[in-house]
Amino acid sequence: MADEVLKVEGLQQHYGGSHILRGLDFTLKAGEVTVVLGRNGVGKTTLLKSLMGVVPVTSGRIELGGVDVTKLKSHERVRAGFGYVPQGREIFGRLSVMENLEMGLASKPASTPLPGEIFELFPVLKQMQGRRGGDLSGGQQQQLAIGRALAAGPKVLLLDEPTEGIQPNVIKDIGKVIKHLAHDKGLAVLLVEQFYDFAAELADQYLLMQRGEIVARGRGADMELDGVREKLAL
Ligand SMILES: Nc1ncnc2c1ncn2[C@@H]1O[C@H](COP(=O)(O)OP(=O)(O)OP(=O)(O)O)[C@@H](O)[C@H]1O
Repeated sequence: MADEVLKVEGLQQHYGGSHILRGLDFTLKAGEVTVVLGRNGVGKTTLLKSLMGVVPVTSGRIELGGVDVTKLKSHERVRAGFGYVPQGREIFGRLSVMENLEMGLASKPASTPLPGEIFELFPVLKQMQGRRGGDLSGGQQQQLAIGRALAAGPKVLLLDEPTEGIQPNVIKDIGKVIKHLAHDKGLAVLLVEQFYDFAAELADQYLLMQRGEIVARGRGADMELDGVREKLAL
């Protein structure tokens, strides 16, 4: 289907002798938020790292916008349309807010401007553009990490636990931005999330992982009916 931006087939990953991802198949559609749920250690972060080329996969195929990116380097995947917000944010503490955002343009030709939209979404980043990344609060750093991931104009945005260690009011703002990016801007969003209520509020599609496999999936609106909350607690 034309609106399937990301197609993942038979994805397997090992860390040494440990088999972490055990044959994942899923697709992401433009304009939708897909939430990946699962307990600690099931392989959610490894999935995002595998999509980004941060860790090598053992087998399987990753197709982004019709292009096979499985063998590409991370910066080439950014060029192909991935934006990545890693767990823990990974802000450069000694660089300014502006310099952190410009890091998101590394895969683009020199002098490519930052999309003005970043400052519309996160006005606080404009106010604080000269400040050091390390001086920002956790919530502001998360907004900076999302802004940096948007700098190169991604088609698919990967977010790894953006609510971790963040104040409830900022969590709300981040939720609104994620919805807006998918529903109004047409991005395909893949959100790894531990916090069930936040995930359920945002999900158009959900994928539930256990031990490196997708054990349940469906529409976000059916999460409660499908008993995802209970399955997560198992
Ligand atoms: N660099 C690594 N080397 C070896 N094993 C690893 C490495 N990183 C993760 N693992 C193992 O891979 C498994 C999956 O880890 P992963 O971080 O992907 O889980 P997760 O679902 O994202 O959990 P969390 O929510 O805690 O981040 C775990 O058993 C973990 O111990």
